[in-house]
Amino acid sequence: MLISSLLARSSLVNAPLRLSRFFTQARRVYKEEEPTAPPSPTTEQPGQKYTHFGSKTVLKSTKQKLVGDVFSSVANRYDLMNDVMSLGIHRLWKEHFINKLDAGKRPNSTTPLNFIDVAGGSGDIAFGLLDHAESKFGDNESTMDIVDINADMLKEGEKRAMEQGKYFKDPRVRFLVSNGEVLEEIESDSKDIYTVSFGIRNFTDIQKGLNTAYRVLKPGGMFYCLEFSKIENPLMDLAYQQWAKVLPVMGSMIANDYDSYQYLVESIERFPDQETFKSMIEKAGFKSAGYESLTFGVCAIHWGIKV
Ligand SMILES: COc1cc(O)cc(C/C=C(\C)CC/C=C(\C)CC/C=C(\C)CC/C=C(\C)CC/C=C(\C)CCC=C(C)C)c1O
Ligand SMILES: C[S@@+](CC[C@H](N)C(=O)[O-])C[C@H]1O[C@@H](n2cnc3c(N)ncnc32)[C@H](O)[C@@H]1O
Repeated sequence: MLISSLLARSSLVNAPLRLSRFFTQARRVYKEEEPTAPPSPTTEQPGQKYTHFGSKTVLKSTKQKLVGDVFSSVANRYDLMNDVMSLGIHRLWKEHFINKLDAGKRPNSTTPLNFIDVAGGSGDIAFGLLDHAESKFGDNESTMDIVDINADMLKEGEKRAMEQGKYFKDPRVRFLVSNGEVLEEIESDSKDIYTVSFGIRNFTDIQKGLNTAYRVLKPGGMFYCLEFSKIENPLMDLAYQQWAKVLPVMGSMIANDYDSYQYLVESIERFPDQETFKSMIEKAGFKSAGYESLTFGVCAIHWGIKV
């Protein structure tokens, strides 16, 4: 446990790797739209026509489809790719996230919690949260909505539930295809805990997603997000620049998919730093917002409370 958290909080330093792109393969082509000043996640205006898809500027209306293609493509190799790309460290981040949130119906309470895990296709966070609630608090009543815009990713989560013999066709657990920016099926003020892990970076309008998180939470409800962030140490950042170059090559070798992992790298680069994202959470209305950087800031946990 100690070693796990040390690993998650510090880092493994590899000799910088320099691999050039040596695979020729069918590439998805993203139709470039007329170039405009690229919006930033914080300055994006509601009426704006264009947004980013990785480093490309695309019509807002096309981004959802492009992100959909990426996750349909990676769905069946998702776990393997994450283990390889992160040397297994993503599991430690997720474990730390779940333990830090420490959610579940307390034994002296009569009211189960309503969880929502947005962009939760793989089920990693949702199942982990329910396991934690049960093992730590004996809570087997709280409910979980696992929401994802991509049906293929949700199917992976359902498959996992079936394989592990837990949370499949469980009346407490719903799998919903829905856009986290809107969550139209989810009533306002209805959830106690909102989680999103490695998902919000892919939203077309991140601020809209945060506003929606605020809408669906009950007063007193908690927002918790695990997402890539900015590496604070320049030497580690240099190591990242090298590692990031290799990720699409790994995607090509293991999943025959260079482009999705190139998108991953570009979307990480575009995501706001810790302080900027915190101010977006505050802008949505959350109080007591804060964050914890993990592994030198490779990723961070952000939170906020709806008062
Ligand atoms: C297409 O979109 C995606 C596809 C997918 O399979 C996963 C995601 C979401 C991502 C995850 C759940 C985690 C995946 C992990 C990584 C991308 C790599 C994270 C990197 C590390 C834990 C560091 C390991 C590398 C080293 C020790 C070498 C030295 C490098 C650094 C210290 C910095 C490396 C930092 C980054 C690569 C960010 C998805 O959206
Ligand atoms: C990298 S995966 C994260 C899965 C899981 N939460 C985890 O931590 O392993 C990103 C997920 O975000 C989903 N996603 C992207 N845009 C979304 C949106 N607007 N609404 C809901 N889900 C979205 C994708 O379909 C994909 O399943």
